[in-house]
Amino acid sequence: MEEAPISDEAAAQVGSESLYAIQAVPGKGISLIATTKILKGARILSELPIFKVSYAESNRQVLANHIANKLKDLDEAKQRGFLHLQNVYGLDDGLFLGIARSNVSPLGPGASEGGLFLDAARINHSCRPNAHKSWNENLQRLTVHAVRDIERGQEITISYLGETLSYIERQAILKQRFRFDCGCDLCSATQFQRLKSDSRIRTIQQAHAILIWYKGGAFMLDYEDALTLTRGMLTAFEKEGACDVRFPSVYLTAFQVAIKNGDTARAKIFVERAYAARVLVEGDDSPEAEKVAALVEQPTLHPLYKPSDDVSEVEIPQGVSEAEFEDWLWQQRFPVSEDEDEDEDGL
Ligand SMILES: C[S@@+](CC[C@H](N)C(=O)[O-])C[C@H]1O[C@@H](n2cnc3c(N)ncnc32)[C@H](O)[C@@H]1O
Repeated sequence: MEEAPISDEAAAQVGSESLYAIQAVPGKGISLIATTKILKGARILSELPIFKVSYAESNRQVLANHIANKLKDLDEAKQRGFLHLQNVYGLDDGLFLGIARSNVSPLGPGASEGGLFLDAARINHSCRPNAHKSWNENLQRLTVHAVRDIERGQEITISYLGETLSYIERQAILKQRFRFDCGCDLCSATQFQRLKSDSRIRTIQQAHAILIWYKGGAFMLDYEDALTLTRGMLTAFEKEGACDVRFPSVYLTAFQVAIKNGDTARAKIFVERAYAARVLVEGDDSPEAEKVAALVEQPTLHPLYKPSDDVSEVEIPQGVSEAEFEDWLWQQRFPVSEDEDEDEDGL
């Protein structure tokens, strides 16, 4: 499926102050609720941290003192905002540390620092979220974008999990790290639907692991098989309704597979899709979007690029149907069969 670029209407919502209200939601504490229809791709919020903390500091007393000092410098409204946040860790390490541990967000994947964001801290989790949060190093702000249209009155949700996990794995991590039992629409589906979802998730996990080895140089697949596996991941994500940051990542993987094989024609198409999907979930000012934009300009700059005589003359087919084009793009050897479970659960 090709990602549509962000619409003009969604872009017009960027920077708007009035897209959400902070309200109580039964059984989930306080949450962000859309006050207007929010279009896919719109920036819902862009927030500065009230303070940052280093993950390298393991001494709890030092951390608690650090937070106390930061709080002293804040105005009264922010201090009150902080003290009203949820504390799921109790008072063993003191109130300040309990609140900070419950609400600090990492400043990027694998970051050594986290930040406390008063509004974003109120966004609840869903395993099938309608929004995506990311730290924008260029802006020094946390941004949240709608990954699907969100109706007025609907709760805005993000995923607290950085990877694609099965039901049991998700529940275990959410319980351990955030102390709640997830009852999102994916987790409260029927057991039959959950088993189907878990089976798709296993497919995604296995494909992801194999493709990491493949990109690292293990010769366990040929080019066509690697593309077929990547397309399988994309299809499984679509069936899971996972239209978040995993989409640009899969298109970037498809790009890497194509460029590793010297197939610049397909690589160019995949990287354009990766860019459009990345802009949708993070905006065109995110560092990751800028990195992908550079590859759109010059795909062969990627370190995996290997020129190849076999594919250097590949021609992009013209005047074919969308399905034929997709089969050409993914080098599909066999027609993709209609999946029998397509309309059953919509999860
Ligand atoms: C960062 S806070 C989110 C805001 C929080 N609801 C509040 O009242 O401040 C994370 C906490 O919110 C609650 N929460 C988030 N997502 C939830 C969900 N899907 N189901 C139930 N509780 C949830 C849990 O208590 C979790 O530890």
